[in-house]
Amino acid sequence: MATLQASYDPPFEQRYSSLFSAMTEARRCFKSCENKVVEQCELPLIDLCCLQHGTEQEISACVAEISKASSDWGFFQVVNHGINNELLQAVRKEQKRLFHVPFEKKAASKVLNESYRWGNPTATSLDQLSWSEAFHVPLSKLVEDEACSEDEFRSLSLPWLNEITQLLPQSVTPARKPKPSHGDPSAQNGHFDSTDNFVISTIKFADDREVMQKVAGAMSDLARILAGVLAENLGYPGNCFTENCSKSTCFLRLNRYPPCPFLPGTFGLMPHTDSDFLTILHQDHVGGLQLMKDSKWVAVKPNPSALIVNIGDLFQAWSNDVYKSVEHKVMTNRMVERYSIAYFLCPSYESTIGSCKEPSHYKKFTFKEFRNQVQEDVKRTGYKVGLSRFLL
Ligand SMILES: O=C(O)CCC(=O)C(=O)O
Ligand SMILES: [Fe+2]
Repeated sequence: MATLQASYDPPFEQRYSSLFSAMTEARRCFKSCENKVVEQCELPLIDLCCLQHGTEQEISACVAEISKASSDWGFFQVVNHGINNELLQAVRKEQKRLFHVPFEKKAASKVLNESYRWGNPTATSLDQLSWSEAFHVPLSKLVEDEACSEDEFRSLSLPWLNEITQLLPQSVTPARKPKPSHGDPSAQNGHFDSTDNFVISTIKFADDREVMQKVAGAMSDLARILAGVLAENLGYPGNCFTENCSKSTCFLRLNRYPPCPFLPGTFGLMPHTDSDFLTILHQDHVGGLQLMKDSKWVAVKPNPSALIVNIGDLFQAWSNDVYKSVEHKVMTNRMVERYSIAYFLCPSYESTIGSCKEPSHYKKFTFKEFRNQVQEDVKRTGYKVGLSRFLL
């Protein structure tokens, strides 16, 4: 359990004191009550074992469950997903170690400023504040070096990947490109010290990186398999868009939600939809994730043996609204810190997203256009508008 000391790192109260003092007592009560009335739900729970070992009939039933949950909820949980529990625990341990580096050190590192975030520097009200810190690590930063060779990365794939790809088109299996050497300029966010630790400024990242590489490799494979299943369900080859997914845009985000003892109802992560194809999430036992279901916020009951999967904006656009990118948020806890790890499956910036069916509900757009539009809206209004910007 976190001590109250942890709530002062990062220094949210200091940095956002004007937002907290502008909060009226009435709004404070409203926020706190609103948070109390949220119902808990069990997300659809899907056993992926059937995809691997099932009969043809069982595989079809599993595909139908995945597709139905993606349409009705935009969220589901998977068990028997093939990602080793020890690996997930190991990455959690390294994640905690990384976040427990003192704030000054995390924030002062020029290089880490690119991957380390906290709060929301442009928030003009408490509704725009996310009481959390995160490392946002592009896949390319984890795999583009000699520490993870071609063969090593391949061996990180889910053990059953080969079997399932017999059921899906071959190209669902992610293509692994040869890694550039240490001298590659794309490794500019760090360097190797004399003991071959990858150093990001003054923070050693070697242990973290090894388990993160593994978890990112496994989550990437799982994301591609699920995206393949969902594409095939709509009559398209399983690799029809994942072949454009790129190491430089896919990323792993490590989230820490410090306790927030003095204002119940504060967002750990403000309401949003994910700007990707699909997200794989591993959360701890604390809880706090809520999502919109039938126009109401519902709280997701944590299930330690399951991974959460959610549909992102790009999949909704590609599927012409068959699959739903659903708004979600994280609420802080008064006493306890919370951790999660999310993997985001994204295409290259140049990829065009068009609907798989006519008449299309959306204009065609590139991922770059989508990202730029989101950033522009957030900068101008404080909020993401998202897909509705591209409606025809
Ligand atoms: O931490 C969580 O449960 C959700 C994280 C999330 O929604 C995100 O990183 O986009
Ligand atoms: Fe999200």
